[in-house]
Amino acid sequence: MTLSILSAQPSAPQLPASFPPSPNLSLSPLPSLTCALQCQHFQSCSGCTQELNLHRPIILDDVTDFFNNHGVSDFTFDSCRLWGWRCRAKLAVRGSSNSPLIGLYQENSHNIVDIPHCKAHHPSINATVELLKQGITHLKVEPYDEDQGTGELRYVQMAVTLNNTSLPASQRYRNGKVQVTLVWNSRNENSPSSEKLKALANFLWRNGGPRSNVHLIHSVWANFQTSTNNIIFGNRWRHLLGEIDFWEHVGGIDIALAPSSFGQANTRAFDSLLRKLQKYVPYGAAVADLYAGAGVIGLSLAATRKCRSVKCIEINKEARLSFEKTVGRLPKSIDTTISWHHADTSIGPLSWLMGSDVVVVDPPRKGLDPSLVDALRTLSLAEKRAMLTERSFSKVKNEKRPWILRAREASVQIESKTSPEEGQSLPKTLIYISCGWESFKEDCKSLLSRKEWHLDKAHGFNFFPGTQSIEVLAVFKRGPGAGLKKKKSGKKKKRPL
Ligand SMILES: C[S@@+](CC[C@H](N)C(=O)[O-])C[C@H]1O[C@@H](n2cnc3c(N)ncnc32)[C@H](O)[C@@H]1O
Repeated sequence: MTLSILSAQPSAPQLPASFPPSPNLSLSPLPSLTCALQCQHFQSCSGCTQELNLHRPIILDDVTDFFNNHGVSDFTFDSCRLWGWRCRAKLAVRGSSNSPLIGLYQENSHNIVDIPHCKAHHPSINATVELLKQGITHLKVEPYDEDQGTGELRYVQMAVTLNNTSLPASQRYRNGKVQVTLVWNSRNENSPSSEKLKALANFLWRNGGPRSNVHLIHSVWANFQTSTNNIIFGNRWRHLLGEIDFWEHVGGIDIALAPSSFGQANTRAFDSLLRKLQKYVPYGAAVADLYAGAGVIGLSLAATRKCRSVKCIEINKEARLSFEKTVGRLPKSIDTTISWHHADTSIGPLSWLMGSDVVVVDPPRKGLDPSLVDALRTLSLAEKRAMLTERSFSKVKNEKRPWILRAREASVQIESKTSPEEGQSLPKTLIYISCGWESFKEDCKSLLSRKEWHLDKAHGFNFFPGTQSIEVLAVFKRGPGAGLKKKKSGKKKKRPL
């Protein structure tokens, strides 16, 4: 059978949301082509590397074996939505104004592959890319030329919100609206080419905004970037048109996401992960959310697990505003002490763990910072030291360490009305969310090596169908774990005579 036979199918079939229940992941003998990508850009575009069996990423065998070998025999995998899952995309704009290219780099090159029919993108992203190309040509906008450093439009970020509560839930996905960020090759909005930027934004709004025939666009933003390195965004962001606030609904709460703060690409899969994660957090727990972005995980836990306290640590200061807006929409009944700190988790990590029962880490692909791994591996030592000196944990009030003081100054704090002040405990549960499988394995081995932690549960989520990545949710508990505790000698006790 060839792929062309499949392309005769009217639409790609959907799988049940979660299968199989593991451990050997072989219960569902679906024909592999049923779950084929069927994308005309496959092979020329670097975005996807797996064409068949999208429901079962190749990496899954390794993941299942790894968890089996580390005592988790009930690993589960949620195959999630297989096509149109990407609700957030950053695309390069190259070529010429008459023939713009909007897409990803070819593997190991700086050539851009145009991907107008990408099967991973939410359909509203592809439609907006098409509209943007028309605008570029119509207004003679010059795409960026990397070699010369010339041109006007460098990149575009598109984020889709599925959160239109005026529609029935079944229609929300299809009616997703796009927050467009145009990355403009100038220092700020006062540069000579800014008139063209405004004209392009107006073009998008006129033809894709709420008064157009097809309402696609939620809002238009500009980011200004002139550097010659590969960093996509500059530091200057400007809202141009449409609603300033971009809301999504995940993990039981409304979340605000500014274009400058981190957002998960696969909204629906992220929602499934959050709902699973919530089950591992006891009601009333004190939670530290490290690598928190706009605090989505922590705030979702505050709302659904009635946490005593939630402390979010994030290095990107731009995420603060989104955090504050999300807090503003939390149900008024929530009685949690909530804080967000603009800080680097790798500096003095123990201070962020202190006072929490559960720590959630969601690092970038490269994994945890070594200093945090060290702090987590040696928590018992820290506890013993604190008991001996009775000093280090009481530093909280008389804090002198400059990085902590700086982070406190840049923090947002909402006090609970009834919860007691931060305690001195250290976490007994560690929940690790990973998008980088190789780095996760390394971190996991380090965490287990001193028997300070053992692996309790693990789940996989198909966050990136068609690629070699999956998202992992792993739950660690303090102590060596039942399977690894000292074995009894095997000698039978003598019965009393
Ligand atoms: C994978 S994202 C997760 C964000 C958030 N948990 C979410 O789901 O929306 C990783 C986040 O870690 C932040 N980050 C990276 N290095 C950090 C560090 N050393 N300290 C604190 N945050 C860091 C990034 O800015 C980014 O927001």
